[in-house]
This record gives sequence, C-alpha cells and structure tokens, in this order.
Amino acid sequence: MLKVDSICCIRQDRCLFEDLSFELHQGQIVQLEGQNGAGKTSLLRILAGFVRAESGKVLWQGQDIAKDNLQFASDTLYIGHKTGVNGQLTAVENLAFWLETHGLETQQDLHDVLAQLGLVGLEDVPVRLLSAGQQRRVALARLWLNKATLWMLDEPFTAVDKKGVVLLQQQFKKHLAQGGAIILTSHQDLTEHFPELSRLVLEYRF
Ligand SMILES: Nc1ncnc2c1ncn2[C@@H]1O[C@H](COP(=O)(O)OP(=O)(O)OP(=O)(O)O)[C@@H](O)[C@H]1O
Repeated sequence: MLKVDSICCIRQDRCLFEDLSFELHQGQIVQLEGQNGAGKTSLLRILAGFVRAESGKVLWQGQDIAKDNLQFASDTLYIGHKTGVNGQLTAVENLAFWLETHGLETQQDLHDVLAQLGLVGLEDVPVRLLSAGQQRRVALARLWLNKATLWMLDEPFTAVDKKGVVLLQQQFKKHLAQGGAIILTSHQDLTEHFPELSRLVLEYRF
C-alpha cells in the first residue's frame, strides 16, 4: 500500500534521516521510535504529504503522493500530537464539522460514538472546558468515524488514561483485522498487545 523510497529529511541544517526506505502493507502496524528530536513527527508529516522530503518519493498504491493527492487524501487519516479540535465548538459539533469538511457521512449517532469514548454528558459542552485527556478523546473519535485505510497517528496515547488506551488498542486491532494499516509514534511499548508490530527506530543524528 505505502512505499517509502529513499527519502531524506533535513531540518535546520541537520540531516534527520536519509536514504530511508520501507513499505507498509494491509494489516500491518509500524511504530516509529527514537529520542526526542530524532525526526518521528517530521517523517510522519512527510508520509502524510504535508511537506516534501528533500529527496526520494512516497508512493501510495503505486502513485506518487505528490502527484495523485486526492486518492491518497481520502485513503488516509492523520491525527497529530496537537488535538486539532476547535475549543469553541462542542464535541458533537467538532465531529460533525470534521465529517462535513472531509465529505464523510455516518449512520452512527455522534452521541453514541462519544459515549463509547467515555464522554457521556460532555457531548454538548464546548471542548475548551474539557480536560486534556477528554479533548484528546474527542480528537480520537475520528478513528471511529473514518473510512481511511491508512492511519498515521502522532502520539495518540498522550494524556489518555489506562481505560482509554485499552479502548484505542481495541480500535487499532479492529482496523488491522479489516485490512487497514497503522503507522504511529509512541514512547509506549506496544509489542505486548501487537506482537505483529514492526518497529522503525530513527537514530538521533548530529
Ligand atoms: N518546521 C520545522 N522547522 C525547523 N525545524 C524543525 C521543524 N520541524 C521539526 N524541526 C526540527 O527537526 C527535529 C526533529 O523534530 P521532530 O518533531 O520530527 O522530532 P520527534 O522525533 O518527533 O521528537 P519528539 O519525540 O520530541 O516528538 C527537531 O530538532 C526540530 O527542531
């Protein structure tokens, strides 16, 4: 599905990685690891098509994502380490807005989705009034609503409590079982829950 072909990333005159190649297939989960500043977020942002690599290519279903962006955009979901929710809107309004702007429809009741995420009674409260973990749960609710094949997640477990982590892991498993793929950054050890997980370690380079 995703083929990364010899990409290089330079930030502030520092080469974070070069000649990096790997592939990601259906049902596969890859964890990006490395010290703070090693380049995990930079790599994810290149894979998501937000920025171009200095050299090399990223191919989705054989097409260069720089050229065939529309298909890639509808097949992928990126959730960054910032929640990306609008604090002035309620949780339900945030999800409805996100669905609308992504051209998605759902048969699911948004209150039910938020209830699954432990947000009962908070669905219609402006998100800025929720705790950090609750705001992240609102952001992560997109994982219950999207149709994307490839999920790219930057530190999805940040601020999420143990119960929330279990919930997320269950959703990951469901996605993988349905033929999806996940690439994520996390400082947590996930191998216990995902024995099939591949690890990609970025060494910090000076
Ligand atoms: N837009 C940018 N402009 C300039 N430098 C940047 C930019 N984005 C990232 N960097 C630099 O690139 C390096 C790698 O940053 P990045 O966020 O990719 O690391 P990371 O491995 O995700 O770190 P962390 O574990 O702390 O989240 C850092 O030194 C950072 O200062």
